[in-house]
Amino acid sequence: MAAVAAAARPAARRRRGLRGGPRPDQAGAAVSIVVEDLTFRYGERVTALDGISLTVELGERVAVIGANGAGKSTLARQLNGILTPTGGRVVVNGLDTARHPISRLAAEVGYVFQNPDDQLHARTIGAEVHFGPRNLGFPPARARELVDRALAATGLTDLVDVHPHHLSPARRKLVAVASVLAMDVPIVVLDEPTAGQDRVALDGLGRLVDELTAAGRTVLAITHDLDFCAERFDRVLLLDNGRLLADGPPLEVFARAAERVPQVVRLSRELGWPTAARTVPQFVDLLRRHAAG
Ligand SMILES: Nc1ncnc2c1ncn2[C@@H]1O[C@H](COP(=O)(O)OP(=O)(O)OP(=O)(O)O)[C@@H](O)[C@H]1O
Repeated sequence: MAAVAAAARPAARRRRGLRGGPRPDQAGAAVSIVVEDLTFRYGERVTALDGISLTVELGERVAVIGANGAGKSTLARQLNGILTPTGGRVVVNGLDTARHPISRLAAEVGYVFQNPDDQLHARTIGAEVHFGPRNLGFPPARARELVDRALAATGLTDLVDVHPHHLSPARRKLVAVASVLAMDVPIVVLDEPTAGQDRVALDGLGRLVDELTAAGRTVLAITHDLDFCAERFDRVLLLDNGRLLADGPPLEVFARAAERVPQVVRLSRELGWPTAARTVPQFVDLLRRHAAG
Protein backbone atom coordinates (compact mmCIF):
# COMPACT_ATOMS: atom_id res chain seq x y z
CA MET A 1 0.00 0.00 0.00
CA ALA A 2 2.73 2.42 0.90
CA ALA A 3 4.17 2.28 -2.58
CA VAL A 4 0.90 2.21 -4.44
CA ALA A 5 -1.28 4.53 -2.41
CA ALA A 6 1.44 7.06 -1.74
CA ALA A 7 2.00 7.17 -5.44
CA ALA A 8 -1.70 7.78 -5.91
CA ARG A 9 -1.30 11.54 -5.46
CA PRO A 10 -2.35 14.04 -6.63
CA ALA A 11 -5.80 13.81 -5.16
CA ALA A 12 -7.13 16.13 -7.83
CA ARG A 13 -7.12 13.23 -10.24
CA ARG A 14 -10.33 11.81 -8.85
CA ARG A 15 -12.00 15.21 -8.77
CA ARG A 16 -11.21 15.54 -12.44
CA GLY A 17 -13.28 12.40 -12.91
CA LEU A 18 -10.49 10.33 -14.37
CA ARG A 19 -11.59 7.10 -12.76
CA GLY A 20 -14.77 5.08 -12.64
CA GLY A 21 -16.11 2.53 -15.07
CA PRO A 22 -14.24 1.14 -18.02
CA ARG A 23 -13.43 3.55 -20.78
CA PRO A 24 -13.60 2.60 -24.38
CA ASP A 25 -10.51 1.00 -25.82
CA GLN A 26 -9.82 -1.07 -28.86
CA ALA A 27 -11.31 -4.16 -27.28
CA GLY A 28 -14.63 -2.58 -26.27
CA ALA A 29 -16.26 -0.84 -23.33
CA ALA A 30 -17.00 -3.94 -21.25
CA VAL A 31 -13.40 -5.09 -21.25
CA SER A 32 -11.60 -4.79 -17.95
CA ILE A 33 -8.19 -6.35 -18.59
CA VAL A 34 -6.43 -7.12 -21.88
CA VAL A 35 -3.16 -9.04 -21.90
CA GLU A 36 -1.57 -9.42 -25.31
CA ASP A 37 1.35 -11.74 -25.96
CA LEU A 38 2.84 -10.78 -22.60
CA THR A 39 6.40 -11.75 -21.91
CA PHE A 40 8.29 -10.77 -18.79
CA ARG A 41 11.90 -11.47 -17.85
CA TYR A 42 13.67 -10.86 -14.58
CA GLY A 43 17.10 -9.90 -15.91
CA GLU A 44 18.57 -11.95 -18.72
CA ARG A 45 17.99 -15.41 -17.37
CA VAL A 46 14.51 -15.83 -15.88
CA THR A 47 11.55 -15.78 -18.26
CA ALA A 48 8.71 -15.60 -15.75
CA LEU A 49 5.92 -15.04 -18.30
CA ASP A 50 6.02 -16.32 -21.82
CA GLY A 51 3.48 -15.27 -24.47
CA ILE A 52 0.36 -14.86 -22.30
CA SER A 53 -2.80 -13.56 -23.95
CA LEU A 54 -6.20 -13.19 -22.31
CA THR A 55 -9.12 -10.83 -21.88
CA VAL A 56 -11.16 -10.31 -18.74
CA GLU A 57 -14.58 -8.70 -18.91
CA LEU A 58 -15.83 -6.16 -16.44
CA GLY A 59 -17.40 -7.90 -13.42
CA GLU A 60 -15.71 -11.24 -14.07
CA ARG A 61 -14.17 -13.25 -11.28
CA VAL A 62 -11.01 -15.06 -12.30
CA ALA A 63 -8.74 -17.33 -10.25
CA VAL A 64 -5.11 -17.85 -11.21
CA ILE A 65 -3.59 -21.17 -10.18
CA GLY A 66 -0.33 -22.99 -10.84
CA ALA A 67 2.65 -24.47 -9.06
CA ASN A 68 5.16 -22.39 -7.11
CA GLY A 69 7.18 -20.30 -9.52
CA ALA A 70 4.62 -20.65 -12.34
CA GLY A 71 4.42 -16.86 -12.73
CA LYS A 72 1.18 -16.03 -10.91
CA SER A 73 2.45 -13.11 -8.83
CA THR A 74 4.48 -11.81 -11.74
CA LEU A 75 1.30 -11.72 -13.83
CA ALA A 76 -0.62 -9.98 -11.04
CA ARG A 77 2.09 -7.35 -10.63
CA GLN A 78 1.75 -6.44 -14.30
CA LEU A 79 -1.80 -5.30 -13.68
CA ASN A 80 -0.98 -2.27 -11.54
CA GLY A 81 2.27 -1.40 -13.23
CA ILE A 82 4.62 -2.55 -10.46
CA LEU A 83 6.13 -4.55 -13.31
CA THR A 84 5.73 -3.69 -16.99
CA PRO A 85 6.03 -6.07 -19.93
CA THR A 86 9.33 -7.03 -21.49
CA GLY A 87 7.25 -7.88 -24.56
CA GLY A 88 3.57 -7.53 -25.48
CA ARG A 89 1.19 -5.26 -23.57
CA VAL A 90 -1.21 -5.07 -20.66
CA VAL A 91 -4.23 -2.78 -20.71
CA VAL A 92 -6.33 -2.20 -17.58
CA ASN A 93 -9.58 -0.32 -17.84
CA GLY A 94 -8.37 1.13 -21.11
CA LEU A 95 -4.93 2.18 -19.86
CA ASP A 96 -1.75 0.65 -21.24
CA THR A 97 0.29 -0.06 -18.10
CA ALA A 98 3.56 0.77 -19.83
CA ARG A 99 2.34 4.27 -20.65
CA HIS A 100 0.88 5.32 -17.33
CA PRO A 101 2.52 5.77 -13.94
CA ILE A 102 1.65 3.54 -11.00
CA SER A 103 -0.06 6.56 -9.46
CA ARG A 104 -2.57 6.62 -12.31
CA LEU A 105 -3.04 2.86 -12.40
CA ALA A 106 -3.66 2.80 -8.63
CA ALA A 107 -7.01 4.44 -9.25
CA GLU A 108 -8.03 1.51 -11.47
CA VAL A 109 -6.41 -1.54 -9.89
CA GLY A 110 -6.19 -2.39 -6.21
CA TYR A 111 -3.54 -4.97 -5.42
CA VAL A 112 -3.49 -6.96 -2.20
CA PHE A 113 0.07 -8.16 -1.79
CA GLN A 114 0.88 -11.78 -1.02
CA ASN A 115 2.73 -10.64 2.09
CA PRO A 116 0.70 -7.96 3.93
CA ASP A 117 3.86 -6.61 5.52
CA ASP A 118 4.87 -5.35 2.06
CA GLN A 119 1.72 -3.26 2.07
CA LEU A 120 0.89 -2.05 5.58
CA HIS A 121 2.63 0.98 7.02
CA ALA A 122 0.28 2.94 9.31
CA ARG A 123 0.14 2.74 13.09
CA THR A 124 -3.50 1.78 13.36
CA ILE A 125 -5.84 -0.27 11.27
CA GLY A 126 -8.16 2.71 10.91
CA ALA A 127 -5.36 4.92 9.58
CA GLU A 128 -4.17 2.17 7.27
CA VAL A 129 -7.55 1.67 5.66
CA HIS A 130 -8.13 5.43 5.42
CA PHE A 131 -4.85 6.08 3.65
CA GLY A 132 -5.87 4.91 0.17
CA PRO A 133 -9.21 6.72 -0.20
CA ARG A 134 -7.70 9.90 1.22
CA ASN A 135 -4.84 9.81 -1.27
CA LEU A 136 -7.19 9.07 -4.10
CA GLY A 137 -8.97 12.32 -3.30
CA PHE A 138 -12.34 11.14 -2.09
CA PRO A 139 -14.29 13.80 -0.18
CA PRO A 140 -13.95 13.12 3.59
CA ALA A 141 -17.53 11.89 4.09
CA ARG A 142 -17.26 9.46 1.16
CA ALA A 143 -13.84 8.28 2.36
CA ARG A 144 -15.31 7.63 5.83
CA GLU A 145 -18.17 5.69 4.29
CA LEU A 146 -15.79 3.57 2.20
CA VAL A 147 -13.53 2.91 5.18
CA ASP A 148 -16.45 1.89 7.40
CA ARG A 149 -17.79 -0.42 4.73
CA ALA A 150 -14.38 -2.01 4.09
CA LEU A 151 -13.80 -2.56 7.82
CA ALA A 152 -17.23 -4.12 8.22
CA ALA A 153 -16.75 -6.38 5.19
CA THR A 154 -13.51 -7.75 6.63
CA GLY A 155 -14.71 -8.02 10.24
CA LEU A 156 -12.26 -5.39 11.49
CA THR A 157 -14.63 -2.67 12.69
CA ASP A 158 -13.79 -3.18 16.36
CA LEU A 159 -10.05 -3.10 15.74
CA VAL A 160 -9.62 0.37 14.21
CA ASP A 161 -7.26 1.55 16.95
CA VAL A 162 -5.11 -1.57 16.97
CA HIS A 163 -1.62 -1.59 15.39
CA PRO A 164 -1.69 -3.97 12.39
CA HIS A 165 1.45 -5.67 13.64
CA HIS A 166 -0.37 -6.76 16.78
CA LEU A 167 -2.52 -9.01 14.63
CA SER A 168 -1.79 -12.47 13.23
CA PRO A 169 -0.44 -12.60 9.65
CA ALA A 170 -3.84 -13.87 8.46
CA ARG A 171 -5.62 -10.93 10.10
CA ARG A 172 -3.01 -8.50 8.71
CA LYS A 173 -3.92 -9.87 5.31
CA LEU A 174 -7.53 -8.88 5.97
CA VAL A 175 -6.32 -5.35 6.82
CA ALA A 176 -4.58 -5.31 3.45
CA VAL A 177 -7.80 -6.45 1.78
CA ALA A 178 -9.78 -3.74 3.60
CA SER A 179 -7.26 -1.10 2.50
CA VAL A 180 -7.83 -2.01 -1.12
CA LEU A 181 -11.60 -2.30 -0.78
CA ALA A 182 -11.73 1.21 0.66
CA MET A 183 -10.11 2.57 -2.51
CA ASP A 184 -13.25 1.56 -4.43
CA VAL A 185 -11.32 0.57 -7.54
CA PRO A 186 -12.90 -1.16 -10.55
CA ILE A 187 -10.34 -4.01 -10.56
CA VAL A 188 -9.28 -5.88 -7.43
CA VAL A 189 -6.30 -8.23 -7.51
CA LEU A 190 -5.90 -10.56 -4.52
CA ASP A 191 -2.60 -12.39 -4.13
CA GLU A 192 -3.20 -15.50 -1.98
CA PRO A 193 -6.12 -14.02 0.00
CA THR A 194 -7.01 -17.22 1.84
CA ALA A 195 -3.55 -18.19 3.14
CA GLY A 196 -3.84 -19.00 6.84
CA GLN A 197 -7.46 -17.85 7.14
CA ASP A 198 -9.98 -19.69 9.34
CA ARG A 199 -13.39 -20.84 8.12
CA VAL A 200 -15.16 -17.63 9.16
CA ALA A 201 -12.65 -15.44 7.32
CA LEU A 202 -12.76 -17.77 4.30
CA ASP A 203 -16.52 -17.44 4.09
CA GLY A 204 -16.18 -13.67 4.50
CA LEU A 205 -13.65 -13.48 1.68
CA GLY A 206 -15.91 -15.59 -0.51
CA ARG A 207 -18.83 -13.27 0.14
CA LEU A 208 -16.59 -10.32 -0.66
CA VAL A 209 -15.77 -11.77 -4.05
CA ASP A 210 -19.50 -12.28 -4.64
CA GLU A 211 -20.35 -8.73 -3.59
CA LEU A 212 -17.55 -7.08 -5.53
CA THR A 213 -18.43 -8.81 -8.76
CA ALA A 214 -22.16 -8.27 -8.21
CA ALA A 215 -21.31 -4.56 -7.96
CA GLY A 216 -19.55 -4.73 -11.33
CA ARG A 217 -15.99 -4.94 -10.02
CA THR A 218 -13.53 -7.31 -11.64
CA VAL A 219 -11.80 -9.69 -9.23
CA LEU A 220 -8.65 -11.61 -10.06
CA ALA A 221 -7.32 -13.85 -7.31
CA ILE A 222 -4.11 -15.81 -7.20
CA THR A 223 -4.64 -18.86 -5.07
CA HIS A 224 -3.29 -22.23 -4.07
CA ASP A 225 -6.63 -22.90 -2.35
CA LEU A 226 -8.45 -25.00 -4.91
CA ASP A 227 -11.57 -25.35 -2.78
CA PHE A 228 -11.89 -21.55 -2.66
CA CYS A 229 -11.20 -21.48 -6.37
CA ALA A 230 -13.85 -24.10 -7.19
CA GLU A 231 -16.46 -22.62 -4.87
CA ARG A 232 -16.14 -18.96 -5.78
CA PHE A 233 -14.75 -18.58 -9.30
CA ASP A 234 -16.31 -19.13 -12.69
CA ARG A 235 -13.09 -18.94 -14.62
CA VAL A 236 -9.66 -20.31 -13.83
CA LEU A 237 -6.31 -19.57 -15.45
CA LEU A 238 -3.72 -22.31 -15.05
CA LEU A 239 -0.15 -21.07 -15.37
CA ASP A 240 2.71 -23.46 -15.90
CA ASN A 241 6.28 -22.30 -16.17
CA GLY A 242 5.25 -18.85 -17.36
CA ARG A 243 2.75 -20.08 -19.91
CA LEU A 244 -1.02 -20.08 -19.86
CA LEU A 245 -1.76 -23.80 -19.94
CA ALA A 246 -5.55 -23.57 -19.55
CA ASP A 247 -8.25 -20.90 -19.30
CA GLY A 248 -11.84 -21.91 -18.60
CA PRO A 249 -14.43 -23.09 -16.08
CA PRO A 250 -12.94 -24.71 -12.94
CA LEU A 251 -13.77 -28.32 -13.75
CA GLU A 252 -12.38 -28.05 -17.26
CA VAL A 253 -9.16 -26.51 -16.02
CA PHE A 254 -8.80 -29.00 -13.18
CA ALA A 255 -8.99 -31.74 -15.80
CA ARG A 256 -5.78 -30.28 -17.27
CA ALA A 257 -4.14 -30.23 -13.85
CA ALA A 258 -4.55 -33.85 -12.84
CA GLU A 259 -2.67 -33.69 -9.56
CA ARG A 260 -4.14 -30.35 -8.49
CA VAL A 261 -7.86 -30.70 -7.93
CA PRO A 262 -10.11 -30.09 -4.91
CA GLN A 263 -10.93 -33.15 -2.84
CA VAL A 264 -14.60 -33.17 -3.86
CA VAL A 265 -13.60 -33.22 -7.53
CA ARG A 266 -11.18 -36.08 -6.94
CA LEU A 267 -13.78 -38.02 -4.92
CA SER A 268 -16.36 -37.51 -7.68
CA ARG A 269 -13.91 -38.90 -10.21
CA GLU A 270 -12.94 -41.84 -7.99
CA LEU A 271 -16.63 -42.68 -7.64
CA GLY A 272 -16.93 -42.71 -11.43
CA TRP A 273 -19.56 -39.97 -11.58
CA PRO A 274 -20.01 -38.50 -15.06
CA THR A 275 -20.29 -34.99 -13.58
CA ALA A 276 -17.90 -33.96 -10.82
CA ALA A 277 -19.00 -31.84 -7.87
CA ARG A 278 -17.29 -28.45 -7.43
CA THR A 279 -18.35 -27.74 -3.88
CA VAL A 280 -19.21 -29.73 -0.74
CA PRO A 281 -22.97 -28.96 -1.01
CA GLN A 282 -22.91 -30.08 -4.65
CA PHE A 283 -21.09 -33.24 -3.63
CA VAL A 284 -23.66 -34.05 -0.93
CA ASP A 285 -26.47 -33.39 -3.39
CA LEU A 286 -24.95 -35.68 -6.02
CA LEU A 287 -24.25 -38.35 -3.40
CA ARG A 288 -27.90 -38.31 -2.34
CA ARG A 289 -29.05 -38.57 -5.94
CA HIS A 290 -26.71 -41.48 -6.69
CA ALA A 291 -27.75 -43.23 -3.47
CA ALA A 292 -31.40 -42.76 -4.39
CA GLY A 293 -30.81 -44.66 -7.54
N1 LIG B 1 12.49 -10.53 -8.18
C1 LIG B 1 12.77 -11.62 -8.88
N2 LIG B 1 13.99 -11.75 -9.46
C2 LIG B 1 14.30 -12.83 -10.20
N3 LIG B 1 13.44 -13.85 -10.42
C3 LIG B 1 12.22 -13.77 -9.86
C4 LIG B 1 11.83 -12.66 -9.05
N4 LIG B 1 10.57 -12.85 -8.65
C5 LIG B 1 10.18 -14.03 -9.15
N5 LIG B 1 11.17 -14.59 -9.88
C6 LIG B 1 11.12 -15.84 -10.62
O1 LIG B 1 10.09 -15.73 -11.60
C7 LIG B 1 9.37 -16.95 -11.72
C8 LIG B 1 7.90 -16.70 -11.42
O2 LIG B 1 7.80 -16.30 -10.04
P1 LIG B 1 6.40 -15.88 -9.40
O3 LIG B 1 6.69 -15.38 -8.02
O4 LIG B 1 5.67 -15.00 -10.32
O5 LIG B 1 5.65 -17.29 -9.33
P2 LIG B 1 4.35 -17.69 -8.51
O6 LIG B 1 3.57 -18.58 -9.41
O7 LIG B 1 3.67 -16.48 -8.00
O8 LIG B 1 4.97 -18.53 -7.30
P3 LIG B 1 4.44 -18.73 -5.80
O9 LIG B 1 3.18 -19.54 -5.89
O10 LIG B 1 5.55 -19.48 -5.15
O11 LIG B 1 4.23 -17.36 -5.20
C9 LIG B 1 10.04 -17.92 -10.76
O12 LIG B 1 11.01 -18.65 -11.49
C10 LIG B 1 10.72 -17.03 -9.75
O13 LIG B 1 11.84 -17.65 -9.17
